[in-house]
Amino acid sequence: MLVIENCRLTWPDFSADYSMRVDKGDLCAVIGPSGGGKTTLLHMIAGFETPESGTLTFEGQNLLPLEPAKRPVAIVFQDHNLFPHLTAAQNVALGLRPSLRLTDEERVLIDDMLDAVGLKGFDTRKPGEMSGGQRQRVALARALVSGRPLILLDEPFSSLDPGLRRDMIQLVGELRRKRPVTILMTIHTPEDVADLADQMVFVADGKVVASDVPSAILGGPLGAKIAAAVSNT
Ligand SMILES: Nc1ncnc2c1ncn2[C@@H]1O[C@H](COP(=O)(O)OP(=O)(O)OP(=O)(O)O)[C@@H](O)[C@H]1O
Repeated sequence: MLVIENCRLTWPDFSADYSMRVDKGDLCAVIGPSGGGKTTLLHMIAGFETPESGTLTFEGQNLLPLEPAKRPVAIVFQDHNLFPHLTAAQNVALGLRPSLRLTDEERVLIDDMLDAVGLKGFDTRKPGEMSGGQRQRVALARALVSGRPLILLDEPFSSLDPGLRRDMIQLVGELRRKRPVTILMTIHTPEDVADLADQMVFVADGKVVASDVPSAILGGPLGAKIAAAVSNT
């Protein structure tokens, strides 16, 4: 379980105080108005931002003393952070072995992962030779191949057209059935994940305002506020 308790961050124009829980193996959608603190929450879990107080544990392990590379966390950004001079297979391999010196077994694992994200035969392509959706598949494969149990997806598919975005979200659902991981995903279109997510949290003004199953969040008293927030993003 991911447990965040009163993690505070203070900047001149923004302050946050996060408390939430996500069960092991669950997919948690993080929604809320622009500037409400969704990305900051993910950055804090990944270790890019350090709270001045509070506790942050995953499976009982205190993450706060750990630098980002030592955390059991893989993050996929909206701009996917692929290296343009490396092939799809090499970009995925970075998630497993930053030196890119791979064993035969690791090569097979990377091939299997490219296959799993629907990129069989794309292994020698470079990011510039792939579509936006294909690049996001590479980034997703890199996060999954890392074997890290907590995956953070920061608006990973928002630049894709609605049909492709829904395909990618379905793909996340399929992949997590194959390999159990806990996922937090920020998203501006909550309806796309309503059927897939186990949990939905609404983040506004630096706080987790509500946390429940998606149907309760979207159909509950916050529904109108959420619709307004989401339509403004
Ligand atoms: N390192 C930082 N220093 C100062 N302020 C920051 C820093 N990081 C984030 N902020 C501020 O924190 C607030 C929340 O930003 P954040 O990116 O978390 O919002 P968000 O909910 O992800 O928004 P969006 O949906 O538009 O991506 C913003 O006002 C932002 O300017």
